[in-house]
Amino acid sequence: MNQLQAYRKEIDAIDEQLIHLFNERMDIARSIALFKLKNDHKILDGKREQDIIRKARDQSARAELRPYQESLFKHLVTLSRDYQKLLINKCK
Ligand SMILES: C=C(O[C@@H]1C=C(C(=O)O)C=C[C@H]1O)C(=O)O
Repeated sequence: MNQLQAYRKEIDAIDEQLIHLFNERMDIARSIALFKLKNDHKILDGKREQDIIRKARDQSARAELRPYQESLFKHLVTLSRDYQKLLINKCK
């Protein structure tokens, strides 16, 4: 195995963990969607999203990664909100 293949193997292992964690996060988002539907709450909680995005940005150990981390979490909360909307629309 050459060096490139070895690095890619490491990335593949990390991606597997990310996919697992993403699935877990989306499962919890689904539970939250059902709670919101039952309790007549809005899907979007802008303050909570801003807190998550700020925390993700500020917790970066390396300053150069902060904008990427911020972008990743912005995307993540948008995906989870979109998924919640889909589930709630299906239940209506
Ligand atoms: C999951 C929730 O729903 C939405 C999605 C969020 C997320 O993915 O973290 C956060 C806030 C909400 O806009 C929630 O209210 O906690």
